[in-house]
Amino acid sequence: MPKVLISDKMDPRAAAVFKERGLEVHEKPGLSKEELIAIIGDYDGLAIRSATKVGRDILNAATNLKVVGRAGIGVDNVDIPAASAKGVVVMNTPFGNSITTAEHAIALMFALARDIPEADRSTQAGKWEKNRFMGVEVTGKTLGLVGAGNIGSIVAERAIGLRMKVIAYDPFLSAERARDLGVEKVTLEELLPRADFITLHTPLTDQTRNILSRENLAKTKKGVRIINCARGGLIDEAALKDALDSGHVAGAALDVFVEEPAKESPLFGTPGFISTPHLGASTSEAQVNVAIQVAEQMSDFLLTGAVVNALNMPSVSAEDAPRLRPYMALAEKLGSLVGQLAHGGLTKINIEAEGAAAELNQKPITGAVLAGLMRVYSDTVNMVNAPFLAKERGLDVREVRHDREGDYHTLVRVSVATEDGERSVAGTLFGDQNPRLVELFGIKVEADLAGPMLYVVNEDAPGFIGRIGTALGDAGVNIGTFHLGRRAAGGEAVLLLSVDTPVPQTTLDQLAKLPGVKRVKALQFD
Ligand SMILES: NC(=O)C1=CN([C@@H]2O[C@H](COP(=O)(O)OP(=O)(O)OC[C@H]3O[C@@H](n4cnc5c(N)ncnc54)[C@H](O)[C@@H]3O)[C@@H](O)[C@H]2O)C=CC1
Ligand SMILES: O=C(O)CCC(=O)C(=O)O
Repeated sequence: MPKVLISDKMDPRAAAVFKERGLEVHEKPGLSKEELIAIIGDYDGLAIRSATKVGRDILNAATNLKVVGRAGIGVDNVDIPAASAKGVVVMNTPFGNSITTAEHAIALMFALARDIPEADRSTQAGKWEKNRFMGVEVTGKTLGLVGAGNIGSIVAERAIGLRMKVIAYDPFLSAERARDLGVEKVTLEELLPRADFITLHTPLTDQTRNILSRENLAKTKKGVRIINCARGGLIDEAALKDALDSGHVAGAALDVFVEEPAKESPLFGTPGFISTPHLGASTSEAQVNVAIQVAEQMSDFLLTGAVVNALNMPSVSAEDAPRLRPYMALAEKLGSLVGQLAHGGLTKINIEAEGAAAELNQKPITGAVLAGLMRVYSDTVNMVNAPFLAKERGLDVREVRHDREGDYHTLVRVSVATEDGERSVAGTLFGDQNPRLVELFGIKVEADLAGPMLYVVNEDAPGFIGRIGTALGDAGVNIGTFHLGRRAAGGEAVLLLSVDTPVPQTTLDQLAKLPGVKRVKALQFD
């Protein structure tokens, strides 16, 4: 039974879902890094929010880990390249807390417009400073949206409902989507001087880091009010402090900081500055949503192989997972066969799906072929990290679909460019379930690739099979199945034998010396 660790404070419904699905779940929020490293090796899944930092050190200790599930959107607390390299799927819940976070941005906008936190402090201090607090209306004002994805779009809808004019900067926002949202698509240069309020809703990337830099803050309209409920690091905090002090920026509300938890900041105490401790997603509704969603996604993955909302792997729906599973087994065997038979130096690989296979999502099949291929070099390779490793090694991977059926109702063919020219192997599913090799380097064979096997290429000649049988018999190796194929009578022939025990090296050397033998290789399949 897969084991899952919940290492951040999460709504109890996450643990309930894991238990209902039959998984073993342990809730241990607030572990130190060292404590997490000490126990993570026991777990197949790790469910987190933003407090747990899943870096290389944690991943190196996570010898059984298959999936990290983020109950939320931002995954900047997970080292995704390191997780991919270790073959760990990283999932998030991209929609569960969007409304809540958008509402927090709107709440902060109103708090800024009417100076609510300071008015509250003053009133509760018994001052009744009615003349001190003069706010601004939002109606008719221009809201500058930086990032118009899930949350930005919801903010835009709400702001339009408040009778604001919304202008949006997002390089990936299409003109059509902008029209549907009722926002004006602008450049950042246009947005900065026009907006009365600016709200940020992008991830933190190399392009968005310091998007409100000192230089850009200077381009904003005097009296602008700024809201950041996305990620610390989008604003130059020192420059913001100066802009607030000078009065150029009338107000700023930050839910997120460069350093979190932000226990101290030069911004604290600055007039016009409001902060919340990364509360954007903190409503009971959002936390229930993301907890249930992450637990369901992780359980589906661990129990059925379904992949939803993964950041480092293609999606596989729960409906497709059972259909894909035998194909992935076939693909992995074909990849492994190619990998074991390659003389090294593979530069190009073509993965073709024909007939029924062509109707399926090809990415998982490709991942499985590459995993089988590269597991020959490293046993830590799996479907998640294989495509990344292939890219790293400069392997040119192509996918081709043929809707037509050939001799088989379904077929997966793997072709590689080798020093000796293109070589291809192909397999089908018998009874839609059982992987079978049906073609090996242009020669028709029919073999189950399983356990220890022996591969021999020879010149077809009488008596050859007898000599192989005798040599294996002398070595005490029992033959399970025997598959023979040849290009033409007397031409090149291929023998593929399943054997009960691996063939000893001395016997392989002996077989290689038999007359007519071109190649002998011991193979191993899971
Ligand atoms: N404060 C909190 O508690 C929460 C914060 N967040 C954060 O909110 C942010 C937005 O989340 P979503 O809307 O769900 O993400 P999303 O991925 O749906 O939208 C992000 C948008 O930013 C745009 N973008 C990317 N690079 C850009 C650039 N250089 N300039 C302008 N726009 C750019 C993208 O095209 C996309 O439309 C994320 O950073 C997320 O981590 C999300 C939930 C809660
Ligand atoms: O889990 C949280 O409270 C933070 C949410 C967040 O920042 C996110 O989903 O990106």
